[in-house]
Amino acid sequence: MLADPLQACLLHFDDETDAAGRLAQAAQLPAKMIERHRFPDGELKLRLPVDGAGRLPPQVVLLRSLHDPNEKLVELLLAARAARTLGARHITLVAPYLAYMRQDIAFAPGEVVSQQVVGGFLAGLVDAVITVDPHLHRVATLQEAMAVPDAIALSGAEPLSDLIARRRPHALLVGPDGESAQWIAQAAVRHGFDHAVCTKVRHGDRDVTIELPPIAAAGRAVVLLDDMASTGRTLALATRLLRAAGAASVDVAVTHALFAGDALQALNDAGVGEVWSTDCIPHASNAVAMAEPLAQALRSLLQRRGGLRQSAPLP
Ligand SMILES: O=P(O)(O)OC[C@H]1O[C@@H](O)[C@H](O)[C@@H]1O
Repeated sequence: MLADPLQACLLHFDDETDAAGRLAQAAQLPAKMIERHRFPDGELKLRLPVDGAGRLPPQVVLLRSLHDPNEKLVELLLAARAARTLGARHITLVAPYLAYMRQDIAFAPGEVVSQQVVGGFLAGLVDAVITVDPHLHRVATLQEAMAVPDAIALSGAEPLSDLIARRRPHALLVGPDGESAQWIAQAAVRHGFDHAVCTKVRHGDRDVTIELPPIAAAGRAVVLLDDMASTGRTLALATRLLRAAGAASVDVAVTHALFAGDALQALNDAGVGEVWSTDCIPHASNAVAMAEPLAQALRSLLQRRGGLRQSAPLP
C-alpha cells in the first residue's frame, strides 16, 4: 500500500477483517485492526493501532456495520473518544448497516425514540457517516436522524437491480410495503422492470398483514425487493400471497441480511426460491458487493476534508 497523501487510515475490529480488507483496497487506504480484550466481567478493553509516536493520522475511518448493535455502540464510544485524544481530527463512521433507525416515533407514551437517541449519540462521536439504505420512514434525510456535517446514504437498490437483471431479466419487482416504494422505484427504472408495491400493517414483531396490489402476477417470475429482512415474516407472507396469485417463482433481494432466528426457514416454508443480499451484513446470501460504492463515497469525502485541512483547520 502506498503512503496515503490524505493521511488517513481505516480502523476495524477483528470480526470485520474481510470487509475491511475489501473496503481498504477499494479506497486505497491502509487498514489497521483495533485489538479487543473482554474482561471476565464482560467489560471491554480496546487498543488502537497508533504509530511509533503513539499517534493516529488526522483522518480516521471507523468501519462498523451495526447489526447486533448493542455492544458495538460501546465499542464505538470507546474507540472514537480515544481516537480524538490520539490525534484524529476528523472521524468518519462507515456503517454499512445503521441500527436503531426503525424506532423513529413514540407509538405509546414513554416509548423511547431510539433513532433520535442513537443518531444523536453517534453524531456526538464522529464528524461524518456513510451508510447504505438507512431505514428512514417518517424522517426524510439521514441528516435529520444523525446531525453530522456529512451524512451520506447510499443505496443497494441499483446494484441489486443489476443482479436481478442478470438472474431474472423479465422479473416483476414487488415491494412488500409502502416503505419499500423508494427502493422499488429506483431498481425498476434502472432496467425497466414492471413493478408494484403491497400494503402492509404490522401488528407485532412476527405478525403482519399484507394486501397485494392489483397486478397480474400469474405466470410471472416475481422478485420481492426490500431494504431488510429481519424476522422474514414480511417477505414470507408476501411470498405466500404471490404464490397463491399464481406467480411462477418468487425470489427475494434485500440490502440488509439481518435474518434473525428462523427467518430463512420462514422464507423457505413460504416457497421463496433464491435469496440475494448485499454484503452490508455478512451472510451466506451475499451476492452484491458494496465495497466499490462505499469506497467512492469515502474517497471523495476524505479528499474534500483533506482539501479543507490544507486551507482551514478541521472542526
Ligand atoms: O418482517 P421483518 O423481516 O421482521 O421486518 C422487515 C420489514 O420491516 C420493515 O421495517 C422493513 O422495511 C421490512 O419491510
